[in-house]
Amino acid sequence: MKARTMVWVLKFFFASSSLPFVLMSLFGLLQAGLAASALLFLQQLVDGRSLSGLALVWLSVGYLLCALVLPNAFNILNQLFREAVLRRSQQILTRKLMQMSASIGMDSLEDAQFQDVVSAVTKADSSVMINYWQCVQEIVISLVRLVGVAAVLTSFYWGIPLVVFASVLPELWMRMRFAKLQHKLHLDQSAVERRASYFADVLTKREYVKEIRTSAAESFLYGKWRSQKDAYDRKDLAFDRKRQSYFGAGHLIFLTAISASMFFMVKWVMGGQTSVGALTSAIFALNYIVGSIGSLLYNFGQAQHQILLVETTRGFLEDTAAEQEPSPDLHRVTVPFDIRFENVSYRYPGAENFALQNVSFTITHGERIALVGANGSGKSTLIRLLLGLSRPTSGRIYLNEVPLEDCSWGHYRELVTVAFQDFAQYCRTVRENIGFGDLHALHLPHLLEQAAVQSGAADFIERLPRRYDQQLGAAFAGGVDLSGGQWQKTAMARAYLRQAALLLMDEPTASLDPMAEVEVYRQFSDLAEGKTALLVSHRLGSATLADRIFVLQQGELVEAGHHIELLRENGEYAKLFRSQAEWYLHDERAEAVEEPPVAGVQVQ
Ligand SMILES: Nc1ncnc2c1ncn2[C@@H]1O[C@H](COP(=O)(O)OP(=O)(O)OP(=O)(O)O)[C@@H](O)[C@H]1O
Repeated sequence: MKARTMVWVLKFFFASSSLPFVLMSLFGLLQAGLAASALLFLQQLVDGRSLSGLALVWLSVGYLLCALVLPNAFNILNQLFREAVLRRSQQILTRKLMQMSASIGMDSLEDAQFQDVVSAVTKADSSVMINYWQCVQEIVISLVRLVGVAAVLTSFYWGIPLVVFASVLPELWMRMRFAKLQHKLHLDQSAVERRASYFADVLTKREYVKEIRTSAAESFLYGKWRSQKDAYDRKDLAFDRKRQSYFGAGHLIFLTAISASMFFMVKWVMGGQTSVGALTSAIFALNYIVGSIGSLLYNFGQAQHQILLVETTRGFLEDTAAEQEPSPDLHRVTVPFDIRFENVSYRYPGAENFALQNVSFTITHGERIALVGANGSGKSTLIRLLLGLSRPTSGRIYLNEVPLEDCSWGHYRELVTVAFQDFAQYCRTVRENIGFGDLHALHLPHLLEQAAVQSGAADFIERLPRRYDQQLGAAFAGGVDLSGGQWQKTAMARAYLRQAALLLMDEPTASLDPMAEVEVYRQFSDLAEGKTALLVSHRLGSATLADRIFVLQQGELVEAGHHIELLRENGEYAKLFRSQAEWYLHDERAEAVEEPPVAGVQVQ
């Protein structure tokens, strides 16, 4: 598993930035062989009283090059190429993550556990991979350096390297163990951290500020943020304390072994068993060993932790890619197409109840359907399934008798246009806000203007200082914010821009004034001519425009038929319609208001 991940990392770097990656690794490794050569130069220098002056100069130059100049030069080059690899690979990984998020199923996106993994992966990003690779490189450098230095040391004192290496094992084991624990903590903490940053967002973002100020909820929310942050920090600090105390104990064993080795080496020189040059060289060797083992231990622990993060990233990218693997022979939907729901049920991930239950119907091409029902009855869920954003938990949706999941999404989405209840407000120009509905029309002003006229947005756009080039939203300098209704009209224009065969409207008039609302329904009726249209609305007056009305109640389709038929049936729809109609038509207070006298006006 680990070897597979290591190969995956290697492939990733080769694919993203091969030359800088090779150079970075090369300059890293070149540093490794220099330590042993420096020790040999040093021993020759100290014991070289009988050598000529020129030989001594060459030995000094050799020592300086191997101990100081080259290691620093290689290190600088290594860091330089590391930065290049990091930037390039970061860009590629972020692009992959963005592509995944843009195409992944809505069910996965809304799953809290999936969100935690995304948050952990995004936080880890490609610096984790480069850090992991840097750790592997440092481990190799430390090992090569240790082998070289140990070989030199063994030639003077053969038993010492064995004792020193044995004393390192307890700390090495502890670092491996804590790396696994740290990874587990990182994943556990991801959920807590996400909750804390949610409260931080609520406290700082513009869209919440109005409500929070008026309800004086700041201190309550701040308290919530504090408690999440405290919980996060407490766990992190407790882990760190435990880790440091274990590492400290392990390191003590190592330092005791080094001190004992020094004691015996000095004793052997005093007894005349080895030369002063050998002792000097051995002291430097021990110094290298302490540094290399410290680096080995640190990087080993880090690599263990990093590789688990890299595995999470690899698993996320590979599994999600497999989930999205397009089937080679997907069906292309052709217009006209009928829609058939066959016993469709749907339950949101993690939810206990079904949002839709055994819903069956057929809509023939060109029909206009109004979808009505109380809040939470499943209207938006039905639209979501029809768009293929989620798959039914059971049952099937057919387009011209072909299951929706077997249809080419790329082609199907060209045939559908939708105005969502919770539409997006892009902090971009008016042109882009409308043009995102159909990118082919982004630079065709007459089509953008036509869509704006149809949605009723054209009037206020003409009054904006820069018309269609006006930046919208208050997030960036020069942006103009719109009223709720104006944003909604812009979103409707976006939906109207695409000349689609299936028109889906999920409560398109919730923020509109009464005149604009009537105009939208009139336009909708015209635009839906020759297309299949599905309109979700709580304004039952609009349902009278439809060929058929579907009534949903607690996720079930309880009635379907024309307005007149349903009134005659006197069921759920009739009840809803009459209660709304009564409100408008039989308001006694309105009837009591008399026509006001028009003072001072004479009719000629
Ligand atoms: N993302 C979600 N995750 C879990 N449950 C959800 C989600 N969205 C909706 N639901 C649940 O599914 C049920 C149907 O919701 P849906 O949004 O389809 O209703 P609706 O008829 O469109 O309501 P409204 O008229 O209020 O817009 C509700 O009980 C709701 O709580």
